[in-house]
Amino acid sequence: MKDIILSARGLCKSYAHNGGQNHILNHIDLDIYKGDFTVVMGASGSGKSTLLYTMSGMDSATAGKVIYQGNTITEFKEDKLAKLRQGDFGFVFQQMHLVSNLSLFENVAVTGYLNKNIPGAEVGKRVKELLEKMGLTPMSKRLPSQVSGGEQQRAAIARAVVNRPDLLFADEPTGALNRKNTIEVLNLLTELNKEGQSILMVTHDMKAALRATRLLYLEDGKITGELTLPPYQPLEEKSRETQVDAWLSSMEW
Ligand SMILES: Nc1ncnc2c1ncn2[C@@H]1O[C@H](COP(=O)(O)OP(=O)(O)OP(=O)(O)O)[C@@H](O)[C@H]1O
Repeated sequence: MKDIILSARGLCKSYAHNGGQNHILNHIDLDIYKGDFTVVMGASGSGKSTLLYTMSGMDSATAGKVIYQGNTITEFKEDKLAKLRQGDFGFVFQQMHLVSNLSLFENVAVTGYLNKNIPGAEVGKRVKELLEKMGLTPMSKRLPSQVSGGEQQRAAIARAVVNRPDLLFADEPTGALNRKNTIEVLNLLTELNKEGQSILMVTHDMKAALRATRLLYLEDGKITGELTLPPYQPLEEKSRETQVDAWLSSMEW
């Protein structure tokens, strides 16, 4: 039995629309498990990003709650949420949002230095190790504009995990990348997950979805489907693709 890392109960998110309410998340009950690479799929506009932001405390819920380590974080004030997002959660987005006048090393290190619980020397050590693991050591002194999109995204992932978050949230992390860079980034996320990093990612990229150990389908504000998979193995990509494709067809994706 896996440990639950994050839960949603009766989670709702609505936006005012044409004088009425547009219900994007409609009483969602969902548990995210430790060690899983959970991927949420669904049609464009189905609310995947909304689910990720509401569950991570980046955005408020209209109703319902999100529970992390026994605490209802949907009731947290902004300063407490900020601490959570800085220390316990990591974030990767489609756009890397690296600081343009800082080197890759500095971009990753800043997040570590902001975390008062990690001594400075330890931050430097971690950043070096992470950049090495991500194949970025030779360009660690370069500015983001001096490296490829894939290298920028790998640096952004290093930044997201430097504080060793309990859960890494990823919103279309390969959305702005070409095929080669997409595979590099997916390999990195898969490796992190195999080392124990729990990941919650939303995507509409089938290649990205193949990396999941648990696939969820979001439709009409609800989780309407679920598929559990063993950890990704490159040699099994074809059969995995057939399985995920059949599942997505059954969801009328
Ligand atoms: N701030 C907002 N105000 C009003 N409506 C919003 C707001 N943010 C999102 N929406 C609407 O909520 C719905 C869900 O958006 P969301 O970005 O979560 O979908 P998605 O499944 O991630 O889409 P995509 O795959 O295209 O990125 C969309 O119809 C969107 O227009």
